[in-house]
Amino acid sequence: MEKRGGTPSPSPRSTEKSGKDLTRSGDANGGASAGGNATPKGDKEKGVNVQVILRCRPLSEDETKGNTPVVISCNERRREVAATQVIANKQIDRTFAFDKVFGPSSKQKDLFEQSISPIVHEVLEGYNCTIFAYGQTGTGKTYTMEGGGTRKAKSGELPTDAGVIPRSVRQIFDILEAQCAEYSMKVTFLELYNEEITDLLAPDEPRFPVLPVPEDKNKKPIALMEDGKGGVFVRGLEEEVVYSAGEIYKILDKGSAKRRTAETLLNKQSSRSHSIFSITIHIKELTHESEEMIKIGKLNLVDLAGSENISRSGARDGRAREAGEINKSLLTLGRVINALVEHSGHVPYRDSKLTRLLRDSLGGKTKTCIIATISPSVYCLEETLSTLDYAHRAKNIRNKPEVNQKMMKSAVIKDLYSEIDRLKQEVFAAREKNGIYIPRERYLQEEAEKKAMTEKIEKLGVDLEARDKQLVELKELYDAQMLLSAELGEKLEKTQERSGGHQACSA
Ligand SMILES: Nc1ncnc2c1ncn2[C@@H]1O[C@H](COP(=O)(O)OP(=O)(O)OP(=O)(O)O)[C@@H](O)[C@H]1O
Repeated sequence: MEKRGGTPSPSPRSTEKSGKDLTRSGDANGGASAGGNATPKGDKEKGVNVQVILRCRPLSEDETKGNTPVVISCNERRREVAATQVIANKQIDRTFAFDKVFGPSSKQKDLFEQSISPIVHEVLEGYNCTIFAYGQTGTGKTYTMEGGGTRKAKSGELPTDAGVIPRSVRQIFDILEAQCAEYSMKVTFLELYNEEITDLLAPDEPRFPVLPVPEDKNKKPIALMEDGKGGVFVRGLEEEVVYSAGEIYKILDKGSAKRRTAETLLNKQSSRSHSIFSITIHIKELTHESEEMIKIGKLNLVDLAGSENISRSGARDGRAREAGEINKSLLTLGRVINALVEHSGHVPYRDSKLTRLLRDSLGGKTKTCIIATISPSVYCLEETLSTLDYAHRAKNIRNKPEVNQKMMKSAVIKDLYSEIDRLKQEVFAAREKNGIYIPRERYLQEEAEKKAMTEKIEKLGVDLEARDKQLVELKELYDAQMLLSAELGEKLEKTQERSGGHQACSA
């Protein structure tokens, strides 16, 4: 939703510097790496920066009719965005540089081909890649990720306004088909709303005509679990095996419709939900010794909720807590970015489910691209400056992308056989009723207890981390005090010696 009326009060950041302020720090990739974090070999150890793309949408019809003043100018060639503010009758321009800048007249096709297509290639090389859209509500995150209108391909062609997701899907299939590759693909689609994860691909619960179930009640929250290897997994998340781009579009439509239904029901709050659509691809490869290996790549496509809460409160001031209540995830994302950029020892990934889910994409082994979206309108200037600051800071995050380890086909088959065995046993137990059975009520109660326990353990983990940090600080303080006291001791000794000498002399 656009914020309207009145000239916005100047943002505190905008008064920090006046005149032309070219913010270009931390461009460690040497500026544009439109190739999605191209990794020079020697840089592998140092890591690569998160790629940040800036997109400014055009004025809407209403804004144009209402002669809304434009305060943003984009220089795509120089990869710069300038925001103009008038403070005390003085014009102040703030200029920000990004890896790529797409102005109001940019086309979906151009954004994809110049910035996203190279990332898709890296997924097919066996990397995990994440693309996420961040920005104020109504600035074009969904338009950029999904596209306007229908995303359905007509006569094999994508509509001109198809966004990053359908274009990526199409490109993945085009490449695999051109290579005559043997592959398998599965997708997951989840929504994160108010710290609860729901599966957008879960089959609907059967409804009874006498007892209609409200739409959102159909969405059962699912648990986020630690995988014991420093990662997380969403327990019971539906994985759909797909064989064509068309199938993925259908799944996307189905999932997005569920998301939208919730939005209709929950109205304003729903714009604060995040969605993650993931595609995992297994590709068969032959080694020189003709051994069959499986290469695995994963693409995460994230549509974040509107960022207006975080920008209004700022991650550090007193209102942060209040905004945290509303949207813990976005607030923590801001803190994680700050901690990574400032290299603070403790990165608060565990403080929200979004950052736990995106942990590997922020400072991990994944290649990450953030698309920051802004509006050109004067009425959004405050939020726009906040997005520009936020996105610019994120440019300094370094990830250490690693190609996923290839698996021998025989090992994959062995894994699949043991999975089939396990499922067979479950089916057999269910059919023969010789497994362990507990009443549904008790099962639900135990699940709830388990969830509470997991959360308690997680909280204890966080407390422990904080205590460890405190301990380190105390130890440092203790060491410093010891050093000081040793120095003072030495000084005292010398003084005593000197005064002893004097006494001897005077005696
Ligand atoms: N680059 C663009 N070109 C043309 N129209 C755009 C562009 N970006 C956004 N729009 C239009 O602006 C409106 C708002 O965009 P969109 O719904 O994608 O915003 P959003 O950031 O996803 O908002 P929310 O946070 O509420 O989900 C839509 O009507 C969309 O079609």
